[in-house]
Parts: sequence; structure tokens; C-alpha cells
Amino acid sequence: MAHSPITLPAFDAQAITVSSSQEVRALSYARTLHQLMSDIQQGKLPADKMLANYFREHKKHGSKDRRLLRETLFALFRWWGWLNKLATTDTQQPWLAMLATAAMLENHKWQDIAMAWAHLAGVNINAEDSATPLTRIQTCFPTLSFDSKALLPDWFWQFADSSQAQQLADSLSQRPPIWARVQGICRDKLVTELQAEGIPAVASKVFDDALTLGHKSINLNDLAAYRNGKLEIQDLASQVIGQVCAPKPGEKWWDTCAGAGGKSLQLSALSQAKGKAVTLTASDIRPQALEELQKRARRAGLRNIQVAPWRSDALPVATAEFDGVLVDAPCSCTGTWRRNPDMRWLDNASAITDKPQLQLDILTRSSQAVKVGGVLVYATCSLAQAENGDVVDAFLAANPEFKAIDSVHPFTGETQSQITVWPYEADSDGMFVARMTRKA
Ligand SMILES: C[S@@+](CC[C@H](N)C(=O)[O-])C[C@H]1O[C@@H](n2cnc3c(N)ncnc32)[C@H](O)[C@@H]1O
Repeated sequence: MAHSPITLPAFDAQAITVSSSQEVRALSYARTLHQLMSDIQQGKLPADKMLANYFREHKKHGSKDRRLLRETLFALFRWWGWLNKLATTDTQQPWLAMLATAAMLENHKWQDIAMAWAHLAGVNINAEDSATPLTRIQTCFPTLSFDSKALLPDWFWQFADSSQAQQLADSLSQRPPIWARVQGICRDKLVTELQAEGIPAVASKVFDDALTLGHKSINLNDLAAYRNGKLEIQDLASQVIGQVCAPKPGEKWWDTCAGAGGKSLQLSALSQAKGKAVTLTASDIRPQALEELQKRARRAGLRNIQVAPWRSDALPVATAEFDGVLVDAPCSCTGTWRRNPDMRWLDNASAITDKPQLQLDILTRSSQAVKVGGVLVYATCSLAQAENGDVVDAFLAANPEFKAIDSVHPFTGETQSQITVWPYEADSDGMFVARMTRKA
């Protein structure tokens, strides 16, 4: 993993005098979080994997502890661009000041612990609940200066439009909701059933098979619809890709970078809903991901998907044979930074600059499988033009037998041949998609 710009302040819990059981607990959480953050910063593992391992090895933590540790850890990454400035405040305990401030910025429920952190750090984290996060942190630390741009790493701004800085940084700092998609059942009936079970499900206004399950983590295996393969977790932005592919019943599609199959399943469900599922070939260079895809397809009762792993540079499928080819290319994943807030600090500019050549290569090779009149769709979950429009433009310039086709941006209604879904448009991840066709 790349060099991390996270510099943790020193923290020695034993040197701190505590005077209540709350403070004892607060210090214990602080020690655990410091260790986790330090391990992640040293590049041992991404935050979600590190936490999963930690909980597996430390069974003593109940659900409340786990929630506090998980949400605080993710909040630290989400707000790190501001929190790191607290290292320069007068407090003897900057780490505790950071923890208290993260809890304040996200209105965490464990007020007693947040107050204990603030008390031990000697900082005041009382700020108007209704104020914006920027106003609140500025009120608490008036001698420091904060701005939205600092919430994303400096290197990112060379690839982004600064005029969007506030919208983009604000949206990428919010806790994401869980988006899902139904297949083979009535979405609105499921929404009512989930609400009756206490899950704050809400139907999407844009896609008639999409719904959100709210912000709290859910044990999916508790949901019959999930166990039966009728409900799939898929971010709303990712769902845009299948909608732009718009597979017709009975067509032949190739999902070239299928991974664990999020889009393969969606293409199957969309065409099935119109009468007949597409015949779909799913490929990837990771055989384990394809195994997971097959498991999900079995759970959903889908029999239309076959796998063909990429084992070499050669195409794993026949040329000029497919009505549709989807290239959901490996990318910097900057559009998913809300979900994995540690990545913005663990990656560097090479996460973007390393990719375009590979993306163009995969797109070019995959395009050979499109038949005349067929559709080629290129997608990424990157927000960088270098991995998106620039790759498509280079491909079209080198392959005049393909031309761009317009699609309607589902969230803005604009007609475009290249669509960027920004995270602030519909409370989703960020994605890019371009639709093309083979003329000859
Ligand atoms: C964005 S992910 C795909 C996500 C997947 N389509 C989904 O909806 O769940 C990109 C995938 O490309 C795969 N990949 C990376 N390099 C590749 C290559 N050279 N050829 C084919 N697949 C590749 C990765 O293993 C990864 O699964």
C-alpha cells in the first residue's frame, strides 16, 4: 500500500489520570482506536478488513462496543483532513481531542464517552447541533482554520474541478446509506414488509427496482428476501450502469470485469423483468470473485450466467459475437470514498495515474467481442476524467468503427454520451459510464 499522509499523535493511556468508570472506558476505547489506526496507517490492511480481523480476535466486544469502535474509526478517516489540525492545539492529549471532535461532528450517540474524551483532553466540543460540520468545528477551535477542500487529500484536487470542491468534499464526508435492488419480487411490497420489521426502507424515485435500507448496518442474513436472492445490495450509482446498458430480453452479453457479479446480476434481472434474461458470460482475472458471483447467481435462481475467466491476454470469448459488452474497469475507486474513507489517505496520485493505460487496453481488447450494431459500455467508479472521458476519447480516436451514443443521465435528465454520477446528486457513490456502438 502507498505511503500514508496520516501522522498519528502519540498517545500513552497509562500516563493519564482517570476519575470515573466512564473515563476508564473512554481510555480503553481510545487505546484500541489508536492501535487500529496505527496498524491501518502502516499499510497492514484497509480499515474494514482490519476491523473484521480485530473483532474476530477480540470476542469480548459486544454489539455496542463494536458499533462505537467501527463508527468512530470511520469518522476519524472521514474528518481526518480537519482532525489532523488538532495536533497543533494547546491540548496535552490531541488524540483524545480528535476522538471527541469526531463524535461531535457525527452526533454519535455515546455522548458520555465523547464527553469523557473531551474532558480528559481539556477541549470544549459543545456546538449548535443544527449548524454545519464546518461551523461546528470552527466554533470549537476558533484559532484554527478549516475548509471543505482539506477533507480530501491535496493530490486529488489536480484531477478534480475546484469549483465543485465544497459539494464534493461535503458529499464524500457523509455516511452513505445502504442501497439495494430487488429481483423477481415487487419492490413496494418488500419496502412495506421491511418497514414493518423496523428497517427504514424507502423506494427510489428514479429506478423502480431500487430501494434504500437506511444508514444503520443490518445483518442481511436476517432478511428472508436477501437469503432467497430477491434482494441484492448495490449502490444506486452502480445501478446506473445496468440501466445505461439497458439489455434487451434474450440478448447475448459479456461482462468482462465481472468481479463478484454486481452488474452481471443486475443485467440478468433487468432483462428477465422484460420477459427473458440475457445469456451472460462473466469474466475476471480473479477466479475467487467469479466463484462468489456463481454463489450469488445460484442464490438468485439465475441459470443464464456462465463464467469464462481471463487467464491470459487472449480473449476468453469469441470475437464479434455479443449484442452487448460491459467493461466495468479496475480503477482508483475515488467514487466510493464515502464507503471506504480510509482509502483517500492511504492512496496517492498513482491510484489514478497508474490506471488509464490498463483501462484503455482492457477496453480495446474487450471491444473485439462486440458484433456490428452491438453495444459497448465502459464504466468506472472513479471521479477522475483521466480514467473516464479521456480513456473513452482515446478509444474512439483509435477505433473509428465505434461511435458514442447518448444516454439520459437518470438523476439530472441531461442527454449525454458520457455520464458522470456525482455523489451529491442522489446520495450515492460516484460513477462514470459511456455507451458506444460498433458501426462496422
Ligand atoms: C470495478 S471492479 C468490477 C466490479 C463488478 N463489475 C461488480 O459490479 O461487482 C473491476 C474488476 O476488474 C478486474 N480486473 C482487473 N484487471 C483486469 C484485467 N486485466 N482483466 C479483467 N479483469 C480485470 C478486477 O479483478 C475487478 O474484479
